[in-house]
Amino acid sequence: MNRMLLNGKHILIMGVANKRSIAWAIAQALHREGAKLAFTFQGERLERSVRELVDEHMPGSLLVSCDVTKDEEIDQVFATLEEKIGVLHGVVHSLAFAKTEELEGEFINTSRDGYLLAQDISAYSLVAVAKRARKLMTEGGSIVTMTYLGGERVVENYNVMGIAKAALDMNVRYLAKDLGADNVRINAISAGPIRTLAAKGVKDFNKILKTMEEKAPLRRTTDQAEVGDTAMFLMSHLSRGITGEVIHVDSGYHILG
Ligand SMILES: CCCCCCc1ccc(Oc2ccc(Oc3cccc(O)n3)cc2)c(O)c1
Repeated sequence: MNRMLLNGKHILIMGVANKRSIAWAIAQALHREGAKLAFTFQGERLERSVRELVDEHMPGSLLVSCDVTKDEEIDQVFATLEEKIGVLHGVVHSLAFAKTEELEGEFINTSRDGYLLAQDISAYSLVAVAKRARKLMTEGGSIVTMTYLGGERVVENYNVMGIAKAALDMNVRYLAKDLGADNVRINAISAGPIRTLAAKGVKDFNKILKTMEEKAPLRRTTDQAEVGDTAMFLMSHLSRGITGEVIHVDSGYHILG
């Protein structure tokens, strides 16, 4: 049996919606390497599908509901983790939201409340989660979040979510500075477009998939499993010298003008 890289590590996964979620692929990769997982999901609507997935593949895992726009719910998640698990070694933050009507057309038409909502859920929530996670990461730790190229360059229709991802990427760098002294690392994975439930919210998503197959250096789209493997690397000892970084898992697409 090859030595597993995450034996005995307790890791929280935030953002599983269904079996196509990037968060689910990450959970599978971490579980394969021996990690003990806990999950948060948002809203009763998703509870059943997340519980079915978890009970089938990782029975006994802790499952907690969490709406990241509510500090008291984030507090409750970490109070539960402290009581049930004690020490935390990792957090996967794989959640975001923007109103669909603001993920198409001209960015200039973004509403104030739509802009703030995207920032709140997709960017600020990482700060709120990191603040609470640090307290349980008494043996050091690793935090991973999901970002996208549209936060570095203009990608048609990505609009207000691009602004949120730009903020998320800078959150990673400023948080890396604060958390390094506690031996807590924080990094982002910038994944190429993947057909998930969330991707349905972005107009002309299929067009960009086709462009990737034609133009990306590796001439193919990105899949959840390769993102899962990179997240496992970032959770493990192998990435001990990496923090404040954005790793592109996108077939090299981001290098193109
Ligand atoms: C035009 C850009 C095509 C590539 C987009 C790749 C991508 C796909 C999905 C991504 O994640 C979300 C998450 C929530 C989100 O907001 C949504 C999703 C579904 C419904 C809804 O009302 N909002 C939009 C994208 C993401 O950040 C990036």
